[in-house]
Amino acid sequence: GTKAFPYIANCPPGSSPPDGAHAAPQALARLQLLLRGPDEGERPAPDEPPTSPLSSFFNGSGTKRLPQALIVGVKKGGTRALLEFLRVHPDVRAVGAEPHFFDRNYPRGLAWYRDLMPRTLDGQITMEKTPSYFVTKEAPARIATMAKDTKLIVVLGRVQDFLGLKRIITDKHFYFNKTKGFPCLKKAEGSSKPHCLGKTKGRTHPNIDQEVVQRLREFYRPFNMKFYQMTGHDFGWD
Ligand SMILES: Nc1ncnc2c1ncn2[C@@H]1O[C@H](COP(=O)(O)OS(=O)(=O)O)[C@@H](OP(=O)(O)O)[C@H]1O
Repeated sequence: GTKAFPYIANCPPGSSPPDGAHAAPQALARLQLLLRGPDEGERPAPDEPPTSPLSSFFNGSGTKRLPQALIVGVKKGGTRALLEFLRVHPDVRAVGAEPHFFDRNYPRGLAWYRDLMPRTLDGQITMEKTPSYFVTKEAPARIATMAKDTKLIVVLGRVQDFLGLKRIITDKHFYFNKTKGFPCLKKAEGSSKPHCLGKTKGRTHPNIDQEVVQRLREFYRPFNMKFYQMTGHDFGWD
């Protein structure tokens, strides 16, 4: 079947998750984030019909391929940060915007989807991220129809190993930006300039009544336990 593996949120791949507010994709944190606008990387996928595979091949180096790995969620789990950090890897090429193919754009067909992809050379991994796949009932079957061995990433942990990549992206690629309160890239993909994610990331979180926090913890505890059992890993969220 399709491979699925949980991976860590809100910390650069290859580093340990930090303590504190951004340490884990807890249900509670996600609840606080539901009112957010769309991801800054999100823009509508283009409407033009895809070019033929032949013209794509001759127009530039490399070939557009369907993705072998998808970041499917969770929403607000740090999916944008993971993709932006991962695409620093020379063997990863990614779509910038969220294609929303397996939810809203599915009727456009696989040729349309493939045309959104960046060109890759043999051995490079093509990726995209659309966190709403995680909450789309039809998405798993649709992804399996595309390719049963598609790697599905739910943001939780060390992604380079899962993708079979050499551990090239390390702490050395990041610096801590005090204003943003985040690790940011010293150099973005294809650039020599530092890069933090945009202003839609890193909002001030409201203070939530401790009683409400407690109720939410209790509500999610059994789900967290089940998740630890499934993954064989205690994330210590409660
Ligand atoms: N290093 C780094 N850089 C930028 N942003 C970071 C980082 N680490 C964690 N985060 C926090 O991740 C939250 C956004 O998650 P997503 O990108 O998955 O959001 S979305 O569902 O695609 O809209 C968003 O949380 P909020 O700011 O609370 O909304 C980001 O702040």
